[in-house]
Amino acid sequence: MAENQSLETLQTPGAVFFIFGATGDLAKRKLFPAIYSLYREGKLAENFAVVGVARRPRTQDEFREDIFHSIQEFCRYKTEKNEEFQAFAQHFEYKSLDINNVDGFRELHEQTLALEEKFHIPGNRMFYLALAPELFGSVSFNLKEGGMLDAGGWQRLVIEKPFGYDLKSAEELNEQIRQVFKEEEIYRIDHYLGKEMVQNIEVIRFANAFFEPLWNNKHIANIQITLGETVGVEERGGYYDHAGALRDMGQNHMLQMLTMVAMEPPSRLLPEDIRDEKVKVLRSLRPYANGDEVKKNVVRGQYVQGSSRGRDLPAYRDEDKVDPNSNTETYFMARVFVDNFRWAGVPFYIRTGKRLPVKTTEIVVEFQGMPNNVYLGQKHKLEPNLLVIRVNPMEGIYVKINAKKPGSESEIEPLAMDFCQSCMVGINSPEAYERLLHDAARGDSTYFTRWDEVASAWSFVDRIAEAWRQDAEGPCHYPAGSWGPKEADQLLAEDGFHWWPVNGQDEDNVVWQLNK
Ligand SMILES: NC(=O)C1=CN([C@@H]2O[C@H](COP(=O)(O)OP(=O)(O)OC[C@H]3O[C@@H](n4cnc5c(N)ncnc54)[C@H](OP(=O)(O)O)[C@@H]3O)[C@@H](O)[C@H]2O)C=CC1
Ligand SMILES: O=C1O[C@H](COP(=O)(O)O)[C@@H](O)[C@H](O)[C@H]1O
Repeated sequence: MAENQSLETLQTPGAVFFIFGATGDLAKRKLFPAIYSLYREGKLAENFAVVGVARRPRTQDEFREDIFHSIQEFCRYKTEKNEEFQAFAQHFEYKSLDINNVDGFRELHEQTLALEEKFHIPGNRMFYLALAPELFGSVSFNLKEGGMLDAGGWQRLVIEKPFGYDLKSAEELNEQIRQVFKEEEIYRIDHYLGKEMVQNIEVIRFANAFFEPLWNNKHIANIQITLGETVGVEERGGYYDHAGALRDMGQNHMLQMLTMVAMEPPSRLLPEDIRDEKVKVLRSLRPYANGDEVKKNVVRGQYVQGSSRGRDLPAYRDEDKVDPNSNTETYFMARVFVDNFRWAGVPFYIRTGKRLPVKTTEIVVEFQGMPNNVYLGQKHKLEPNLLVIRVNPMEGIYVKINAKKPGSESEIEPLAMDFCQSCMVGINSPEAYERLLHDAARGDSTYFTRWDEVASAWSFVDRIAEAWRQDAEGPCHYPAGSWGPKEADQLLAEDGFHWWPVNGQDEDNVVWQLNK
């Protein structure tokens, strides 16, 4: 490593990156743009190659044209068809094959050897599976059968979520993959772990003397994690109707954020130390004992026709490739308890949904009231202190405190101390996929989920899914463009709490909006 290079800017070693599913949505919107950003920032070694793999026929020129359009549309760096882009595109090749056909892999092997020779790549190979999970086992098997493995360098398998459909299918999948790859060669992506502010949770907690002493059930009243989306299911109705919000977001992104908030400080910042602490949280989640417990603590919803910002929005059941009688949840909210010394009795409220009013991911830590409120009887009720971590799309943190209203004799009002990171860094903050591809290529598995984390998360989620399967009532309905079923608000009200308003999209109004 060069002296002035930090780990963050360290170049990846020379390698071939295989994108299985290269004609798909994820590759187009996230992966190719991420590779281009890494290239532009000098984080990719010069001796790299990318091989796109899918069934559709493509000439090399057509494939490079696809890459160009994907970057133009979705990358934070813009490009033109100039010399610089041509030089980049020369590193890309395409291979049409069916994952289930081993002969295609043998041809891929020949193509790879030629590429490695051309770019002087020392046999390092990263296989990114941007595919439906049903194909993960076949790819692993055929990579081995087709002679693609043990090429003299390292080999890594990067797998998209969802990892399975439930614990049982995840175990089967894991077994298939583990016949070919070792656990330390498997990088299970949860792109929320690649987000700047999710990684920042760790720093906010463990690098600030005034948060960590308060980070427990003696001082925290509840924690609210919201992941709201304005989009519906778009073109992914076929997949989503089978998965639903619980499997699509709950089992992975929501529980991963919860682990980052709730974990104990690791003694060292090594990948396994952090992952050990995270899995302890997942194992401490209080399982819902039966269907009644699920009903008491979990709300599921599905959007019906509604509107947002003057635009009429269709019902979920009328979306493309969705069963018109579907009972799939597009929203879920749960009251979760982490049964350990630190968190006993503190409810974590987690919610996510499609077609909510704003696109936002926020974590709100609500602190308990003052032990002896000397301001009782004053005109204004003391508001609880809040620490809010804004993950997405605005990034930052704010702290809400009580202060004397300027100029008044005794009036107290809440005041927000706001740090808006995205206002400062703007669009140049790296995308989650950039960080994660960079990490995987450098062999850093910290922000990837280990098998025991995945399994524990499924164990927790399976009980909810099973209770829903047996419950004929189906999901509550909420109008598209609203904040979800009112039952979710009632659940907090039972505990004497309410949802804190999340930051809107109004960027001009972010800093002091709590005071309005
Ligand atoms: N899209 C997103 O925003 C996100 C996606 N994911 C996950 O990423 C994965 C991919 O998703 P997405 O890109 O949306 O899916 P798409 O359906 O858009 O793409 C699937 C890809 O798989 C290829 N494919 C399908 N069957 C075969 C086969 N038998 N042999 C070779 N290639 C095949 C398709 O190409 P062809 O038809 O040419 O063969 C296509 O390139 C999924 O696991 C999904 O859950 C996770 C988070 C977000
Ligand atoms: O994994 C997924 O995440 C996206 C939301 O990701 P974000 O980074 O845009 O917040 C979600 O739309 C999709 O359904 C899900 O599969």
